[in-house]
Amino acid sequence: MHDVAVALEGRAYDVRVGRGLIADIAQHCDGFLHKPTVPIITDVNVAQLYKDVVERSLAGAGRQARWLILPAGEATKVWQRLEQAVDFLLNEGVDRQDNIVALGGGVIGDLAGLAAAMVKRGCGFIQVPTTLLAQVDSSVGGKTAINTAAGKNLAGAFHQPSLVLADVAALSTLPLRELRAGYAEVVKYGLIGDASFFSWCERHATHVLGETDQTLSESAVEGSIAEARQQAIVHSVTAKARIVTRDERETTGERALLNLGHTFGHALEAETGYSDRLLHGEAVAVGMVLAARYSVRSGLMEASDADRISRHLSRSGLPISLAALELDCSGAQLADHMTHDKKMVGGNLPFVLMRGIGKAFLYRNVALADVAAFLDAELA
Ligand SMILES: NC(=O)c1ccc[n+]([C@@H]2O[C@H](COP(=O)([O-])OP(=O)(O)OC[C@H]3O[C@@H](n4cnc5c(N)ncnc54)[C@H](O)[C@@H]3O)[C@@H](O)[C@H]2O)c1
Ligand SMILES: O=C(O)C(=O)C[C@@H](O)[C@H](O)[C@H](O)COP(=O)(O)O
Ligand SMILES: [Zn+2]
Repeated sequence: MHDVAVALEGRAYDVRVGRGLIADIAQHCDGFLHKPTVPIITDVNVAQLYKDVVERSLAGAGRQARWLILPAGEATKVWQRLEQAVDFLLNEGVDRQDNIVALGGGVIGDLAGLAAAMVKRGCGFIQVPTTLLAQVDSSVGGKTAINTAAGKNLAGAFHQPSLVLADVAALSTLPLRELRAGYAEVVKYGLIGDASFFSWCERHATHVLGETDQTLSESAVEGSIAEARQQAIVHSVTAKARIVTRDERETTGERALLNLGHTFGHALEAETGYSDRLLHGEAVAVGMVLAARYSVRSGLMEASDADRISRHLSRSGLPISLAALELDCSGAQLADHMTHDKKMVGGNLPFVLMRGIGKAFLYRNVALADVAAFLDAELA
């Protein structure tokens, strides 16, 4: 078990990373729960796998779980589901000092976190992330949001959790496609500011993704997978906690680096209708390759670095090109989605670009017309 501290003044919390945390959820949440009933928001897939084990643990501590079980997937991050979540929490009699539980991936964490920010102007919440993406990224840092007709994550709030419980054992039930999507956000930490972590990723991706080495015994394989996952999560969360502590509300530009690949990625998610056609992590993978290629085109980065990034993401089973997405749109249409990006200031949209692997920075001299022309070439 490993605890990473998010040292925000007055709102500090721990991210606990370990195995079996869900089975012992009552014990880990002790001190955060004040009532006999515990409101939990989750999705259907997660409920099917973990509802019983959570109920058993809470019952052992004399508590009763109260469930809101939502449909799975990005389509759940919408106004109607947010309203449902807020009404559920109000009907459960949640007070400001209570902590509700978000059990699931980033969709549930973002939605339940926003509902918690709104209920009586803010109750507490505990993030219990069950996907790799949520364990390495979305459960930490307090960004909560839903998507709106205008775009991705456009209605939201900064609302920090009281505690994060990342149970590495939960990843054993996660489909490979979802593991790969989450892995894109792991690689992101290397690309932002840590070239040696990117090299670690190149060496350990197969274990993080659970791809087995036929020469090892079953228990040795399981051990190395669990160890690599734990290391990837602890490293990612530590990197994110450091950034969030210094720039919680994305005002200095440092936190914006966590948006590497997201300006392109969010446009791709909008264009594909927030559907299973393209998962968030997959959109980020393509987006990071586009950011790398645009950095090369702008004379900022060596082409060999961009090739290395594409090669690693592709070997990890992630999409790396617009061609693979078979979109029916122009570069200008993709650039149009970007005009809703939250980084936009006074008509200028800064982009997270790279001077090399581990050397991301915020580039403020980008003309969207040039981005559209670049994307037209990438789409061809
Ligand atoms: N707030 C942030 O800082 C932040 C950061 C990154 C991403 N996000 C958001 O996170 C969302 C993506 O999150 P995600 O990739 O976790 O997707 P998700 O929440 O849709 O989960 C992916 C799928 O895995 C299933 N699942 C979850 N846990 C499982 C388990 N242990 N075993 C089997 N199946 C399981 C879910 O039911 C779902 O079908 C996006 O909306 C993205 O915008 C937010
Ligand atoms: O925590 C952050 O800051 C991030 O940018 C993490 C991203 O991985 C995440 O997808 C985030 O939700 C994107 O933020 P947004 O502000 O562009 O919606
Ligand atoms: Zn993301």
